Amino acid sequence: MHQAIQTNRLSKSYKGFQAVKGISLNINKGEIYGFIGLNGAGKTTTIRMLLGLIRPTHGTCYINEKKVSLKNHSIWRKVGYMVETPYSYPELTVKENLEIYRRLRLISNKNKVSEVMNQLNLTRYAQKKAKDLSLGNAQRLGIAKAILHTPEILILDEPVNGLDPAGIVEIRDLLQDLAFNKGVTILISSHLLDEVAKIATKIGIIHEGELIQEIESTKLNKLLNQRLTIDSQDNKSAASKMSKAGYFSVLNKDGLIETYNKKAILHPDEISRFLVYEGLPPTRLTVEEENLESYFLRIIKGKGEMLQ
Ligand SMILES: Nc1ncnc2c1ncn2[C@@H]1O[C@H](COP(=O)(O)OP(=O)(O)OP(=O)(O)O)[C@@H](O)[C@H]1O
Repeated sequence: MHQAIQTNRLSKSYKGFQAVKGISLNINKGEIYGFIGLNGAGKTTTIRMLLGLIRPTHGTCYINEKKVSLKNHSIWRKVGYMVETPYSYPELTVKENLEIYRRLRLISNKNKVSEVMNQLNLTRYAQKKAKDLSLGNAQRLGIAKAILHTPEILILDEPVNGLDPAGIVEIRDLLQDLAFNKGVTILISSHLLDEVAKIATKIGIIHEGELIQEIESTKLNKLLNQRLTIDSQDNKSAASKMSKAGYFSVLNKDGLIETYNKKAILHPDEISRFLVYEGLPPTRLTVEEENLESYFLRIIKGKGEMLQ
């Protein structure tokens, strides 16, 4: 399988502080790789090393199986990227900014700027100065610059930052179109876990500089637990009674009873009868699928063992 992006035991230390600890990524051509982690987990540092913007303390990176180094600058012709809040010339308009990029990237097709503005719903802001754009539109301009030269590999650090829900859907559709119809390989970092779960073909969880888990999106459902959530007149007493009866339960952050007990999930009717018998009839019982966000929190806090 052709590896579009690879990192080999990549590490970065800042004055003794290890921001990235031996990360090895293998991203196949055409894959959408979701790189997720909390603030400060090491996502941007990894991406910067991958792009040759900072030098790793240890380890190597490969783009299209070629080593990232000062000598190998031809590899960047096939790569589009956006890292953190993108910089644009503030006094120039959206169209002028893209026009400069078109020339820098030696793109001969003069229609490319309007094509890309169209793709990113920027046409109506074509004459607006970059400094007057909203954060979401500045982000759109950053993505427009990243895809202007029709790259084979797209590396986007937090691309949906500042976008409203409709904007997030637009970018999701655009990225899926690029990956599935045009074979573009995409690495996207984000702290919006459920957004990443919707588009990624593979997910990498980074925590405190370490890649702690990689999941194929087709296998994600098998890992997500179901839980039974219950509301009653007195959740504290009800949770305690349930736990004593063998259905280990806790109160969640909304004060509702939550249990991952398999028997309770399969037979909520039994739980209902039990609580009625105990004089604490439930007012609501819901079986819910865990989302990527709660899975992620469970993994990083080791909460999983606690709730088995
Ligand atoms: N130049 C630097 N000097 C010292 N420490 C740094 C430097 N750059 C990053 N760090 C530290 O390295 C760690 C990883 O930072 P990084 O920006 O890669 O995280 P991140 O996962 O991208 O977080 P965020 O989602 O907040 O952007 C953080 O603790 C950060 O403070």
